[in-house]
Amino acid sequence: MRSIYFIVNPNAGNGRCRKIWDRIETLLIDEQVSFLAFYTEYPGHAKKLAGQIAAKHDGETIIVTVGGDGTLHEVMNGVTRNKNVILGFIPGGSGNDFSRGFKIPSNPVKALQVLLRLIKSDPVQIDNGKMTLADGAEEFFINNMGAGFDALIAYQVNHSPIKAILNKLSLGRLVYVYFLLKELFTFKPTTIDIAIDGKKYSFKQSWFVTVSNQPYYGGGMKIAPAAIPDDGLLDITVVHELSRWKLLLVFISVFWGKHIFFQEVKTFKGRMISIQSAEKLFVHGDGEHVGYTPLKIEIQVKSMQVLTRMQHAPEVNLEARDSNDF
Ligand SMILES: Nc1ncnc2c1ncn2[C@@H]1O[C@H](COP(=O)(O)OP(=O)(O)OP(=O)(O)O)[C@@H](O)[C@H]1O
Repeated sequence: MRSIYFIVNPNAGNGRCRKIWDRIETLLIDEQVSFLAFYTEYPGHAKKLAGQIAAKHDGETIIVTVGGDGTLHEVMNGVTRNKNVILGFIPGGSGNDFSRGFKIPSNPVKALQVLLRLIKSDPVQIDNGKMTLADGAEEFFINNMGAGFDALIAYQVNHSPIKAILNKLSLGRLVYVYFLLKELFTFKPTTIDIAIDGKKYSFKQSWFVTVSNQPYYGGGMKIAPAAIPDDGLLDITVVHELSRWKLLLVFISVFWGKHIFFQEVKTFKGRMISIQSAEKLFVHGDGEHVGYTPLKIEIQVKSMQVLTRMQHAPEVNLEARDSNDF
């Protein structure tokens, strides 16, 4: 019998997650599911809790995150060495890109119903990305990472006192728009050098580079439309040599995944990626600030077990992968 744990971030989704959990907990009791639940009390707590839970068990253990992508990021970073852990997710955050990419209903009650069905079958083995920063620190991502403009905005939003105020008024999204517009006119695009499986590329006037395991990021933007979480490949997107006004156009088109048709947007697939930049750039993993460039990224193929409705990926076409020239 697999043990089931829930790690709940009551503050996720502007505090909405606490109410979501109350509802989920009642349903679990009604369904006579035996489980243990923990509330996170501070940033970083979810990672610690997940690590402690995993260390206690030799057998298969299900850890379900109830929160947003940031909480899930912490949970998966707490269990990267524990192959017996199966991850589940009930969306309770404001972004919830994991549920989009991994075919989990956005409605938390429906997500629970799906989860309770999936628990009875085998989990899906998925890839993840391992980042190694210049000081040797390692951080894993399950959705995506980014360096440059997007990571700067994520950092500013998460460290802004305005966020809490706007969140209380349910206007949390405005804070992204505010910093996007503010930085749009002050951010200095820079040269980014990228190596992908040994091939070197240099992009002048670059805004950002992202590396994705699944298509969605930033709360529904389809940044890497071709990304598949269990194909053994990461999807790289670079935005460079783009005027400030055209960046706004690209930003709008990314919700439909159509940005890839702009000549200033380059896409690749690969396993080992290194990113260096002329200027130090902010770096995020799953929307959480993790440090600065330079860094290396390496895929961890099928290294994580998740409860998801997604279908298995077809075999990887390595020839297509290697014809990345542009
Ligand atoms: N009890 C807590 N109090 C404050 N912050 C917490 C707590 N538990 C976790 N966190 C932090 O909350 C952040 C956001 O969590 P998460 O992404 O899951 O929710 P969210 O609603 O998507 O957040 P955001 O409003 O940033 O989009 C994470 O950085 C996490 O470290």
